[in-house]
Amino acid sequence: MQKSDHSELFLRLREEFPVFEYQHFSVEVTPEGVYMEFVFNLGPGYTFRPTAFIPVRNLQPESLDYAINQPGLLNNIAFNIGMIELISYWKASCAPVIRVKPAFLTSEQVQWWKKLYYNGMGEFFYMNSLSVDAVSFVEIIPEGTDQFRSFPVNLSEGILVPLGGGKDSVVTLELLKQGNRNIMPLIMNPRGATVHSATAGGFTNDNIFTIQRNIDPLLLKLNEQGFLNGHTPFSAMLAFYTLMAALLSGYRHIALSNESSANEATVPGTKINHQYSKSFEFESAFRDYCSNYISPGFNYFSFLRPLGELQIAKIFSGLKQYHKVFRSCNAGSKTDSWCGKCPKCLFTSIILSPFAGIRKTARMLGHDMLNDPEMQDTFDELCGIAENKPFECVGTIDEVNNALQMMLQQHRPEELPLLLERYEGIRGRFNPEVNFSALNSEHCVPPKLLNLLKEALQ
Ligand SMILES: CC(=O)N[C@H]1[C@@H](OP(=O)(O)OP(=O)(O)OC[C@H]2O[C@@H](n3ccc(=O)[nH]c3=O)[C@H](O)[C@@H]2O)O[C@H](CO)[C@@H](O)[C@@H]1O[C@H](C)C(=O)N[C@@H](C)C(=O)N[C@@H](CCC(=O)O)C(=O)O
Ligand SMILES: Nc1ncnc2c1ncn2[C@@H]1O[C@H](COP(=O)(O)OP(=O)(O)OP(=O)(O)O)[C@@H](O)[C@H]1O
Repeated sequence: MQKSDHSELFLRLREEFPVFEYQHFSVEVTPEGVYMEFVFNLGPGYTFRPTAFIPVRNLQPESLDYAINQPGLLNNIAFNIGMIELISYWKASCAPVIRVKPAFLTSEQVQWWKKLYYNGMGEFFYMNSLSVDAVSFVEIIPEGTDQFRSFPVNLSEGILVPLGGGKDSVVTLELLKQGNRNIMPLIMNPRGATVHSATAGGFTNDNIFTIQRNIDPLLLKLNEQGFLNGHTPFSAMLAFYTLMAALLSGYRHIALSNESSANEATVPGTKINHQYSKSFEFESAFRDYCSNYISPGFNYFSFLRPLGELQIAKIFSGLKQYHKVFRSCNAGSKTDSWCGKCPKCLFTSIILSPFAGIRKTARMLGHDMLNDPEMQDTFDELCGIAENKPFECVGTIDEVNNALQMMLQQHRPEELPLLLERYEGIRGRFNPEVNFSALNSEHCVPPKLLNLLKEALQ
């Protein structure tokens, strides 16, 4: 997506739609599954009703009974899912006021949500050239009288593993599986690569936790009509849904696969980060929110946080059963393909090639990315020659340079692919002595699981 100047449109839409309302949410447990609906409104004729459905086929009856007997908690989680769902609809007009009608929020909660909306939408504001500040961009007014309170839950030590279809979550799945943990893959809106990765890991439809999330088609119509659009913090949205999954499955741990590299800003020197809701800042903030306002019984953490992309790529290169099915490309996610033109395809080629080999990596992706002259600009963005990193889930500039340097060391000059021929490295941006067994200490991985990472790196 190209950067555009939508500042006038932004001012016009804020005037035309001064109030966004979170009007209602519902959660209903039926013999088929759990239905949720959220009602948002922008003004007459602009009501959105996004929904979500969780089939019961993969739920233990006892866990479901337990969840049904915790209506306060069930409602609290659903209400909070609505709080994150609303941002996708709010962004269409960026109304200056959000009225929250279904429940009361304390002033700390209001501040928490404002911070998430502001940082999570950093890319959206930047790409649309909207000059906003963290205080005045929106006022959140809680109008509900009921207040949900944090509530203890008694769940099993099982671990839910959300799968994205790419290499990272497969590494989590496999290491926890090899460590004999009781795990269940979790997939939101299952598609080719997410399902194939679970199958390659030995899971069948009956033991995959699925969430079907449906965007209200009115939003897509408004996009066509030229309302504001752009990036939303997908991982933050997923985080709230995983709490519902934990309650319904009875599995208290939720192991994400967000690596330390996600902490790096996309626009250097700012807080604008495409991966904000995959950062450690978000993970810590979410854990606090969950414990203070929902339940201390859930344990949301990123299993791969102590690792960087090079370490993950090294482990993944040994997990051959996934090499044909994984797809890290977001652009091709609907067609289960590698688009072969995006930053994520090029980044995956760069990070895997030192471990799996340049030719084999090109065969895995079905695209010889490192020999594609059209990828030169993206290459410059990834290795830090250009001003900004691409707005995609890619590793740090240092990691990219390290991977490129490794390839330079592994190959004679005449064997190098096109993009590496003119690459000489950026002085000071690589560390020739990467310590592959070092773990980043900033993480929330339970001590018992940390050993699995240490073993994998040896
Ligand atoms: C855009 C998005 O988040 N897509 C994810 C979504 O796909 P879905 O089929 O439901 O919608 P799209 O066809 O992609 O979008 C159509 C329009 O709908 C609006 N929209 C969509 C989702 C949403 O949450 N909010 C929205 O407003 C928007 O106007 C769009 O124009 O769900 C899928 C799984 O359920 C995800 O796989 C889709 O994710 C895309 C592959 C994707 O590229 N997502 C990016 C947001 C992304 O960068 N994801 C990062 C996470 C970054 C983060 O901060 O968390 C990642 O993949 O790691
Ligand atoms: N549709 C989804 N269902 C469940 N979890 C998801 C989904 N999409 C992403 N995730 C979770 O969000 C994390 C971040 O997504 P991301 O696409 O960066 O990782 P990935 O697909 O595991 O690997 P890669 O970085 O190679 O794409 C994933 O590791 C996974 O835990």
